[in-house]
Amino acid sequence: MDPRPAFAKPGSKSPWNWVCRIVVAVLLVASAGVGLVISLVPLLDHGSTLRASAQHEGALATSSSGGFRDSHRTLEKRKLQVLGVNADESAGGGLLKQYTSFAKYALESSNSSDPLPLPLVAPIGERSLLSIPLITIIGVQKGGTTNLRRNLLTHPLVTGMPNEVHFFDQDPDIYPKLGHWQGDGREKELSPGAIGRILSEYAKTCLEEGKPKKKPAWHKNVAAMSSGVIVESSPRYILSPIAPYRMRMVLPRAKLVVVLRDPTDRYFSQLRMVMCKTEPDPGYMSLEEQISTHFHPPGQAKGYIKRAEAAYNPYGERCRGENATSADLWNCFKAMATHNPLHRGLYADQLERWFRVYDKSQILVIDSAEMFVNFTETVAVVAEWAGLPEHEFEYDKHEFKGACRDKIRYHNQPDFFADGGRYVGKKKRACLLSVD
Ligand SMILES: Nc1ncnc2c1ncn2[C@@H]1O[C@H](COP(=O)(O)OS(=O)(=O)O)[C@@H](OP(=O)(O)O)[C@H]1O
Repeated sequence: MDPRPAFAKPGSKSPWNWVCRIVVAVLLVASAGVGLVISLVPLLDHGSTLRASAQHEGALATSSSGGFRDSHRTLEKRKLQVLGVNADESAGGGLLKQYTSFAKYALESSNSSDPLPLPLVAPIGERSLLSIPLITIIGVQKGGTTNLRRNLLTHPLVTGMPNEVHFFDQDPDIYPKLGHWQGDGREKELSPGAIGRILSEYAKTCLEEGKPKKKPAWHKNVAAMSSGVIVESSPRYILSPIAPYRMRMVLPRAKLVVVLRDPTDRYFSQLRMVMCKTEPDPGYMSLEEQISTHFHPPGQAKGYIKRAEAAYNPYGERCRGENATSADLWNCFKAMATHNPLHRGLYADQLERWFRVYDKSQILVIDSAEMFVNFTETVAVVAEWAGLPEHEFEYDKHEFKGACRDKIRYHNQPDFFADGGRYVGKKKRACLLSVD
């Protein structure tokens, strides 16, 4: 029996043979080393990868080029993959689906009673894929809406439109000029093409330039639109007689959130907001004029309410949409301007208008007093109601600066806020609903 190993061929002891063996051994060791290094790189370099990614995000937040959007989209995809979601197949955790146009989505939406994913579309004339909101916070002003929106944005799948785009309560030219606008079925007359064009404009509001100081945050949001689920907050919508009809025409499946605040607290919060402004809006009245025109002077709540009732009848048929033209609804909106702080607190007529147009299951009403006490729980309720995947919200105080009680500039009425922020009239702690 040959005692040599089977692989050894006769004559294998030649010097060349040994040289070959050594070369092969060196190559094997070297390739194993390279393999090991390759597999360790992500671990060894994790810190610097994170740093680079953070720098990248920082750069993205300040850049505004198209390339920036694309790279942010890649980042967002990675974020979704970390969450175990394949961004290509089910963008936005399955809540979004790519369509070739908003008109296609409108057609599918009108032919189906099933829940549909939101459309992800490149609006007319744009390259970026954008969507329409999953959640729209429609009011009320000073209800804590900014903070609610801000906290919803901390959900990993959520991104925001610029705050307060007010698409449905202004710029009447975007909408078709219907003679009558009852909102009771007229919306069905709009073709999918017409709806698609309006939705395209609506989605484009995500791309609007913000005020310079807000630009980075806005652009970050804009870039994330491609894979995120959008939350819009425009607290004036609830007040607008025309907004529910317009919105229903193009967003029959909308999910609307209303945060109601004690009307008196809301009123004084608005008054404080005006008083704390350092500069009046350009082309608008002075702060003093605004305060004396829109709010009731101390001790004159009764006259103020009477005048407001005369100027606007919130329960009148016309302002509720019955047999109203779009011009009627627009005029009702304008009539509210003078006594706006009072009208904003008359919630019943506002809600009634929205409930005439949308099913109650589509409107979530929240009590802000409850929200202020249990903030994260409330945010989680809103997220769950809207169908977002579960997420543990941590309170983000970013936007909550509190009332500007210390900064009030309205010196002509030093007693206005003597009592911890509430207006003090002739009677101690007089408030709008109990005075006189
Ligand atoms: N967590 C929490 N706790 C208590 N109060 C809170 C909270 N978050 C927001 N707020 C109060 O909400 C008011 C601002 O509401 P909005 O963001 O809706 O205002 S706005 O319509 O956007 O101008 C404003 O009310 P006032 O302070 O009374 O003016 C905020 O202080």
